[in-house]
Amino acid sequence: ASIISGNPLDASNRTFDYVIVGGGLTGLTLASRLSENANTTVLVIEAGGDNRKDARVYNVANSGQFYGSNLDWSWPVDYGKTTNGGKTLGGGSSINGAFWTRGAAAQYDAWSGLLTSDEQSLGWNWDNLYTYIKKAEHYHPPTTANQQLGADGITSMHGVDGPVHVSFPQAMVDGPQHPAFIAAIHNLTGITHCRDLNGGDPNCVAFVPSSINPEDSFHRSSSAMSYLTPVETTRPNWLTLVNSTVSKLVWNPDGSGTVASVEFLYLSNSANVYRANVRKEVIMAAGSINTPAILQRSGVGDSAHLSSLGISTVLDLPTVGKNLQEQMLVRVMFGSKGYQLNGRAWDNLLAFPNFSQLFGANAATAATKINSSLDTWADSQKGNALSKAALKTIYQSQADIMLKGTVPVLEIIYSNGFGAHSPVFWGLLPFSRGSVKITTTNPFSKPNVTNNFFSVPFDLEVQAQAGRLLRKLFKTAPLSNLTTSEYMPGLSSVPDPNGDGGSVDAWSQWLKSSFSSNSHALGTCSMMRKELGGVVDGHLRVYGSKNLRVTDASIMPTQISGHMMSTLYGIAEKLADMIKAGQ
Ligand SMILES: Cc1cc2nc3c(=O)[nH]c(=O)nc-3n(C[C@H](O)[C@H](O)[C@H](O)COP(=O)(O)OP(=O)(O)OC[C@H]3O[C@@H](n4cnc5c(N)ncnc54)[C@H](O)[C@@H]3O)c2cc1C
Repeated sequence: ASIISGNPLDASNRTFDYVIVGGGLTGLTLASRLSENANTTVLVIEAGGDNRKDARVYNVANSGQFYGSNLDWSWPVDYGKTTNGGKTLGGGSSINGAFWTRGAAAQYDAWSGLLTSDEQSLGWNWDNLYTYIKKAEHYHPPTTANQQLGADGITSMHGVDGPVHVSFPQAMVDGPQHPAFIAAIHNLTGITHCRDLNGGDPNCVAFVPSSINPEDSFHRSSSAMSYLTPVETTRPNWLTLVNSTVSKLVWNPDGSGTVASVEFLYLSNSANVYRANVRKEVIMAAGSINTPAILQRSGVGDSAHLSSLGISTVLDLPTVGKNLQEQMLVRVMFGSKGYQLNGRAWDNLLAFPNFSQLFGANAATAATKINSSLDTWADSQKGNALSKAALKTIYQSQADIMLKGTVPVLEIIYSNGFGAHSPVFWGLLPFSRGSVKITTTNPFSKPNVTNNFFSVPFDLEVQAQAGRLLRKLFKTAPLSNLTTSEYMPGLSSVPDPNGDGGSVDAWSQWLKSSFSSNSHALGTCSMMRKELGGVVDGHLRVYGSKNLRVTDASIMPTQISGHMMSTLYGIAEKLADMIKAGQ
């Protein structure tokens, strides 16, 4: 029998050792590892359905089709934008762009520095987390055909016997544009072309693999396909309930900070309320937007906010939902000439310039600006942090990373979409901080999500600088030989009278109306010491609770210079080992 059920009565009034809220990327990873012990019972409650074989999910090339559909949470955010998220088994891993990268080693090491000195030995650093990232991964090196089209890889940078398949597409896009992009960005910024950027130093330009499975006709390897499907009929101790929305956690009335049961509703029917009981622990895995919302509905958050909604405070943690960090995605377009597009897949060519490569001759001035502005920025963003002082400490750690090493501050994805050169890019490390706040106790109403895009104006300056860089890039040989004119933004929108790429002001004006939310939200239940505004400790346990942890992207205290998926698999793998070891 399958361990996936659409019947709420299968879980109602039953008791499980572990109840995991959300069957997305981290939730299914953790459930799969915990249920390896046949004596441990695990319940996963997932709001979305089981769409593993839906073509919008299964075929990565179709992934754009999920936008705005029943598979998309589609949270409205500030500036009239939308943050997307997978509402389906596998969560984001079932609908995302499948780019497989990780951040820079220094960024993970900095997470340890945000914990108490006692917790620094818990291994929230690159060396330790990298072993868990690799544990999740089943890497397939590029084929000869992939290599002929520019793909490369260093197998020792990857895991080779984990559940998540990682490989290059079977039919990569062909043509001279890729080598021309690599050569031109090197000529312009000095960034090097590396064989593989998955080893902790992503400051280069390279082809990156995808979470697709060559043993399954190159279909998507989501957390559902990799951690659940293979054991679906052999783990009677693991129940995954789909189409069921967790409304709140129910606390043991003894005041000990112990969750007794998890309350959920079936489909969109709020008439019947079900409860599943918890023997050991509840682990939140509903993602960066919904985990803080569920915690707030459960009395965990800022007591003033909770009492305004008539919710009694169980754990007064004012930063639940704060510290939200989201990036701005922007596309530019340039006409192409001199090549025919061949191949059926997508471009996997990424560049990760560092601070001096982005700012060029202006780097020293920009660095001075950062160092002299942290105090002002912390003051302006303190409403979305514990305090100005706490945020300034976090900013200092972020600024050190940006300015002292070679950590990338920008991501560019080369693309051939729309019959043109159509790269997208985003500043990786925003200083702006946003928040997630429920506005009602109704579990079906979406929380108020405010990213506060470019409320620290420097975030917009980074984007503007990137726009200027891209404009110059397509005028740099050899890419210039394959480029006609600029379609977007175009010189009428962003003039370039001096031939230096245009002014930061002109770019900023255009960017404000042209960006999208990058759907890389994190930080809303950050893993930090409590004095910095942490919501969970180094064991990912919610401060003040006995048996409540968080494993999803909300615990990441800062952005990383890479896509989030492989890091999140590593986080869930690490937590599984901590729980199994009784930590
Ligand atoms: C459009 C898009 C493109 C992306 N592209 C990439 C990429 O190319 N590479 C990469 O590495 N990363 C990418 N990401 C990021 C990555 O997919 C996410 O960061 C990751 O999935 C987050 O994992 P998570 O476990 O925190 O949450 P999720 O994977 O989002 O899982 C949360 C789960 O909880 C469920 N849930 C939420 N609320 C409730 C509730 N009340 N009751 C029950 N269940 C609930 C959700 O339905 C979902 O299944 C992308 C993300 C998006 C949205």
